[in-house]
Amino acid sequence: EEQEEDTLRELRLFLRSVTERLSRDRRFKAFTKPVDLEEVPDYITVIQHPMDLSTILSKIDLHKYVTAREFVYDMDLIWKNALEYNPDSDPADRQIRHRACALKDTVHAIIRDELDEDFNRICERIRDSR
Ligand SMILES: CC(=O)c1csc(NC(=O)C2C[NH2+]C2)n1
Repeated sequence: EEQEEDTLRELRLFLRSVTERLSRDRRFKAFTKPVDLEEVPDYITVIQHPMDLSTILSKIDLHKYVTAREFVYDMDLIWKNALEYNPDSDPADRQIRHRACALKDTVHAIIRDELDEDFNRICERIRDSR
């Protein structure tokens, strides 16, 4: 009902604020847009489920997320994919792995610090009812 739509609207506002904050952070530039599969043809053979911050922003606007848990699942795809695609000891791989770990820690800290537990439980109950 209307109260549910009000709740989901507030969730989208929160998720946009998190995603836009991350997109402005220079450390996360490599994660802002999809990997260009024409420039990096082997990427899709290594990474089955590509994800990036612009895609998450689009999914928010398409009302794809009813809970923060679903949003965090996609955020976790971004840094997990980067760790998997960049396993080597060379400096370039190490730099992007460091940034992937920073993205993981930043997302989880923001959710812990800024997502109200009761609000989250209301979203989870809406999810379960659908
Ligand atoms: C988004 C992502 O994971 C990504 C973008 S470029 C890249 N890796 C490289 O450019 C090379 C360093 N070793 C391969 N990984």
